[in-house]
Formats: sequence, structure tokens, C-alpha cells
Amino acid sequence: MSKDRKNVREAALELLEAVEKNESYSNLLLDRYIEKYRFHGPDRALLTEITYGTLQRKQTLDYFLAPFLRKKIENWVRILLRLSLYQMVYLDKIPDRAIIFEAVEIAKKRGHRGISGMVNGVLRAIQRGGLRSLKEIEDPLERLSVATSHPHWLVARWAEAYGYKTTKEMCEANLIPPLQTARVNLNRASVEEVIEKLEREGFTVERSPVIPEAVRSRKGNLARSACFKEGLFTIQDESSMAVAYALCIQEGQRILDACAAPGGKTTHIAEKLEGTGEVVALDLHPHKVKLVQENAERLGTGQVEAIAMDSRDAGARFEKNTFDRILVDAPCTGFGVLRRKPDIKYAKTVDDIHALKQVQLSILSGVSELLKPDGILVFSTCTVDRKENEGTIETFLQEHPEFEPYPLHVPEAMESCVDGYRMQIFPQDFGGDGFFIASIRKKAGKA
Ligand SMILES: C[S@@+](CC[C@H](N)C(=O)[O-])C[C@H]1O[C@@H](n2cnc3c(N)ncnc32)[C@H](O)[C@@H]1O
Repeated sequence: MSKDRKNVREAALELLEAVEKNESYSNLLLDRYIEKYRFHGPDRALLTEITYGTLQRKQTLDYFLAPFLRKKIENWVRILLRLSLYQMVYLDKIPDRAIIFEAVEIAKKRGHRGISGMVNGVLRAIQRGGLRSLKEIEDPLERLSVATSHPHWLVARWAEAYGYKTTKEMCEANLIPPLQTARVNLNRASVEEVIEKLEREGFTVERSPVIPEAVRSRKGNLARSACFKEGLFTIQDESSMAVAYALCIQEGQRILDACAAPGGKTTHIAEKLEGTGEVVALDLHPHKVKLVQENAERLGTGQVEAIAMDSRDAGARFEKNTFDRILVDAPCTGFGVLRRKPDIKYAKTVDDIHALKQVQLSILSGVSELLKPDGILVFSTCTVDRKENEGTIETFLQEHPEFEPYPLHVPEAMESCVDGYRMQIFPQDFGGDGFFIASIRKKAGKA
């Protein structure tokens, strides 16, 4: 093994430590570690499973470990115990003795004999005695919080807003690995053609039951296919795909995407314009704007102009009343994407919700005067929170009487979730991300 190669579990430990130190999001760190240590095939899959699984189940694992940890331990030791216990409890292909052996070897390498002995002792005690029951927790919200590893404040907040049943379903759905879905670029190929081509490449895919132009992968990472490189589709979650429907796009329109990167929705909008019109895509960060450009180029959607700027200042750059449609796919807490980014559930706080609501409102206000009278503005987030979602759009409507609710248009399969001009999708609804979409219109004659 070359010196920059690493054992999967050692890499998992290093990665999980980096997540705890807030070095970056787990999904980005995972890509970085896979590349750094050149993991392929089963090793890559195991690293993904161990890091995501351990993060997803952190609180539950800590509950199981607590009776065995009488004195304070170093953080890396706690993480090593968590990731080892995760494998013992949730993965059935690896024998416990192999897991314990590896954990002890890592502890010997990084610590002293006392630590490796303690790691061995704790894991063997659990192997012999089994796990403590979650039924010991009497309070239902506390039990749900520990059993599904979501912070208590978040579970309590959701239960108050959506009820216990929906909250429980959501917490459980968040533990299921996400489906990979792709949006076919209908300007280049039909869904049937893409399915056929992907199957010839060895992927197992099926038509989405939710979005007409989407496919779901049952086997294989579609981003590594030749079809992807040819620009026949883009990887996107199905809930995100509903947003372009809400814009009710018509040929030749000029559309502003105020928070565009990496361009999932920008390119969907451009595809729906079928080579006509124009999409102006803004994002705060120049490196992210490059991603919008790259995606538009790969998909061959020529009408996209991507600009790095703060959309709160868009009023100074563009003329008033000149866009037919505006999308604000706003920065948010991301509680709808916990399956992909489990670290969010431990990192975000109520203060973040309040701060993000203010940012969302200022972006909405910044771009609203650019919309033509009668034009539609769509506000969306990938989060599940009433304050950030319904709260933001209600406040905006109160502060902007020139706008009114406009009936939300979505693909037929999602219509059951629509509540007038808005819709909250939960991760358990269709298997996609938790997502919020609201549609409002600038009143005719209100410039
Ligand atoms: C939810 S993401 C957008 C995802 C994108 N619409 C897509 O479908 O691929 C929100 C984006 O808003 C950008 N952003 C945050 N604040 C902004 C601001 N004031 N002006 C412009 N972009 C902003 C972030 O950089 C981030 O890329």
C-alpha cells in the first residue's frame, strides 16, 4: 500500500473528525477523501456507508454507548467507538470480531495501550450484553429524537408544526439513503431513449412515477455514464424538478433565476424554453457561477447568462418590470436534505432559521421590482420549517401588496400536496427531498 493509501475505517475516522470540526459538509468531504485515498468499488461504497451511517445515527449510537463510557474520552476515540458500533448494529455483512479487531488496531496506532484496551472492552461488552432498549426513554419526543437521531429541539419544533405522526415519518424517512434521480434533457433525447442507452451502459434505471421527464437509478452512479457527459440529462432531486413547473414557462420569456448555482433549476428552465427566450442566472459566488455555466454548456442550453452578484443588488443592474418570471430558490437551513447532508441536523440552530428568513426576505424584495406586472414569482427552499417557508412568503406578501397568491402548478402526481399557492413536500411523500414551493403574481398594472 502506498503511503497516501489508507484503510477505509481509518479514513472514515479522519473524515468524521473533519465533519465535527466543521471543516466542510460531509458530502464534499466524502468526495475529497475518496479522491485523496483513491478508493474504488467496494472500498468507496464502504467508506460512504460508514461515514453517512455513523453521522445519521450519531445520537442513537451515543445513547447505546453512554452506559459504558464512565470517564471523559478524547473525541477521536468517541468517533471510533461510534463508527465501530454502527457497523456492528446496522451492517450485517461484517463479523463483529473483524470490526472490533480493526477498531483496536486503529486505537493502538493512534493512542496508547490504555485506549485500545478500553475500545476493546466497550465493544466486547456490547457484543456480549446487547444494546440498551430505547423503551427506557419515557417521553415520546425524546424517544423519537434518540431513536432517529434528530436533535430534540428540531423534533419538538416539527411536532408542533406538523403533528407527531408526520414528524415521526419524516425522521424515519431521513434515515433512508437517497434515491439517485436524473432529469432528461428533452431537447436532446426522450426518456425512453435515455433509459435504453443507460441500460446498454449497464445501469438499472426506471421511469419516475412523479416527474414526467425524470428517471430513477436502481444501480450505478449515473453521473459516471457516457449519457451524462453527452448532456442527455442532469442529476437532480425530483422535488427540485417541480419548481420549473411552478413557473408556468412559455416560449420566448425572459426569466431571472436569482439564486442559481449550481444551475439545476436554471438549466431546467432553459430546457423548458426550448431554445427560445433568455435565462439570467445570478449567484453570489463566482466559483459557483462557473458551475452554472459548465452545466448549461454540457446540456447545450445556450440562452443562459450566468452572472456573479448579490441578487439583493439586482435592482441596480437590471431594468424594472423586465422579467416575465422570477425564481428565488433561496438559501435555507436545508432540513429537507438531511438524507444527503446529515451533518445539517446537528449544526443548524433556531438562530439560523431566523437569520435565513431575513436573507430570504431581502432577496425577494431585491428582485421583486424587476418582475413585469402579471408576471409570476416562485419562491422555493429545500427545507421543512414553517417560519422559513410559509413565514417568509406570508411576510413578503404583507410587505408587498402589489403581489398576490397565484395557484401553484406542479406535476400531476404532486397535486395532492398543493395548498392553494404553496406546497410543502416531506421526504416521505415521494421519496425525494423535503421541499417548499410558493407561487405569487405581481398584480396587473402594479409596476
Ligand atoms: C438553494 S441554492 C440554489 C440551488 C440552485 N437553484 C439549483 O437548483 O441548482 C441557493 C444559492 O443561493 C446563493 N445565494 C445565497 N445568497 C445569495 C444572494 N444574496 N444573491 C445571490 N445568490 C445567493 C448560494 O450561493 C446558493 O448557491
